[in-house]
Amino acid sequence: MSRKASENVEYTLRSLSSLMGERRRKQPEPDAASAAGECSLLAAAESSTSLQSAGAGGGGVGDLERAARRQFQQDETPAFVYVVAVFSALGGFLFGYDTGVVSGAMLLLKRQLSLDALWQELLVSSTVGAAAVSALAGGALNGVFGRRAAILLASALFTAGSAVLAAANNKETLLAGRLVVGLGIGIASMTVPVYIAEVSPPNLRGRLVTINTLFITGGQFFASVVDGAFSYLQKDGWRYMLGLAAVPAVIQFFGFLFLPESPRWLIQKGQTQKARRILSQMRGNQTIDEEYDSIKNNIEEEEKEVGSAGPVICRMLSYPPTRRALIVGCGLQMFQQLSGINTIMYYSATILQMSGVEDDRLAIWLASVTAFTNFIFTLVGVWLVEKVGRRKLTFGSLAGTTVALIILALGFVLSAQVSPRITFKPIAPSGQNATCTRYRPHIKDPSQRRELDLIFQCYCNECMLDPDCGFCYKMNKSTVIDSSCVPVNKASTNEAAWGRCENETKFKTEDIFWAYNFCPTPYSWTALLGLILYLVFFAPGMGPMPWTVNSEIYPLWARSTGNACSSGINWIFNVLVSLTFLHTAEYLTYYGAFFLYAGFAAVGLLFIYGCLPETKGKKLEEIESLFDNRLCTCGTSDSDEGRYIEYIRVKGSNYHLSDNDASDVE
Ligand SMILES: O[C@H]1[C@H](O)[C@@H](O)[C@H](O)[C@@H](O)[C@H]1O
Repeated sequence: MSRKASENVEYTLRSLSSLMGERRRKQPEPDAASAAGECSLLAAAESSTSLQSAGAGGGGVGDLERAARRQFQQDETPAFVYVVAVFSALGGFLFGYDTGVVSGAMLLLKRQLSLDALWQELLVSSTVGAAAVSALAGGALNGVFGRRAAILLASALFTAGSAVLAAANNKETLLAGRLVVGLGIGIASMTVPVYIAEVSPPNLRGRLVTINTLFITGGQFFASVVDGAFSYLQKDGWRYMLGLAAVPAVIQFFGFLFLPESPRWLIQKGQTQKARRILSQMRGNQTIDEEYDSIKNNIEEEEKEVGSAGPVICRMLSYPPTRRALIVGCGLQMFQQLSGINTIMYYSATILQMSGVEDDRLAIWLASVTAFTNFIFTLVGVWLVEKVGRRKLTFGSLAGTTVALIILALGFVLSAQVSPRITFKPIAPSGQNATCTRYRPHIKDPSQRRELDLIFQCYCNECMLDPDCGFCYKMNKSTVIDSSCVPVNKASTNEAAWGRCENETKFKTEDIFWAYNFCPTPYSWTALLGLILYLVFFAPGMGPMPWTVNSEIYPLWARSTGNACSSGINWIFNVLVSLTFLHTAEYLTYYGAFFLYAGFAAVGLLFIYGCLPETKGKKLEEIESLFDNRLCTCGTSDSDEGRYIEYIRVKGSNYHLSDNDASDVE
């Protein structure tokens, strides 16, 4: 249906000349393209005769084309579009900030309010759980009240939640605040990409939507710096950490009182005059007739073809193109989370400690280096998305992520192999917990080993995986000696509950070392290398592309629901993966956990190779036709990517460039 709409498009001469310039570098292959049934045939038009003759007398074809292209691009992107995108992306910033800040706040909160493990888990995961619910419900909200209302609601929730958190005096109020913030995150996460995609011109859409993810990772980075800075303020530091989010939330709320509704949503609701006005505001001095007609035709045809009876999700599932789009969108979001990003983000301090960083505070600051890497490399994604396209970027990113996960896992394998032995079992003082000492010395006599060692382990890495225990040892040059596994001091993980390692201040004088959460190993650098490599590869592609692609692949009638479902899947898998990390590591060991994520990522690679079509540069109304064919045939039709052939109707008459001037078609 979108095919018909785009065939009827009228291009102005100015946009035509620009397209001519743009297509110069591409190699069209008309036969193969039509054989593959490619629907959007873009201009293969090359320097036309008229342009050549016009250029001959002046500065040449190149100059004329360049000027035309510059003019076209200037026309196409009025500053207003950027303002709208940045204000919307504040929602992404808050999403990143509120999910990131809690780890640092929790270090202070658990002491001040004496929170046990259950309450800590509740305060962290309640937000993500609430986000999952509100992302799913956000579809209906968006469809009925519009994108602007949804964004306003999200910023109001962010403001209210942050105020409650900053003023909280008990854990129940904290839980309420975290739930409210979570509701805001879920709505923002599904609405903002849709809104930005709908107001952007096609040539900038990928970049502008990706800016939202840049703001997410920027929010996470900013949160880690705030965590570091306020961690020195032992009393009430958490109030500032959690309350600061109110500032961008208020800015966004007031900004959006003055920003417009999405013109596409308005057209769908029949408010056509208003939609035209906003569209021309967004497109500067460009004519909007073509875009307006195309949106309108599209809506009408969609209604004819799919009907408007029944819940949207049922219509989406029974109409093959939207069903396929939904599988691709949800699959992308699922593989984003299954490749372990939030294990890396939420546990980076722990992972760094395991790689040998002993100091708590240093680990917090190093975690902000990790968040910074994520942020900077998302910027690379913003730059690459319109150059290499979504498909190649996502595939390349996930391939690199898989390799990084394998390196990370191998680092832990190496560390486990050289993991120091536990050489003696200390006797617990009476009344003290002695569970850790079941990790006891290796028993040489095989007959005894059969009885005892089958149940008890005897290496540092086993002791390290138990969250209640730490490793106490001495060093003889580079060899670990006199080592034991003892319970950790619950009040400060920097020392043991009893025994030689119970007093942090004596460590230096008595030449004793205490390792909580890590084992002394010469391979600790591999974990750090794997972590950085992971983010370098993940951040430009797998981080932003699931959001970007989801904002573009559904037709208007299914866009809110499609994004609600895929964002919901993102949050559900976020909770599943991040909440189970420590247990997965306990059962499978750390390298087992990272090999598992690498396995998921490898399956994700096959999925992307087979199923993700290229949407770069296409109008939102054209994208649906990419899902006309059977799912997972994209890999085979991928070679169509560089083909640009266009049947152009100029002022009402069909004009096929290659008919008139075949020599000009490259
Ligand atoms: O795209 C974002 C981004 O990659 C974040 O760093 C991550 O925490 C989110 O879960 C993800 O959805």
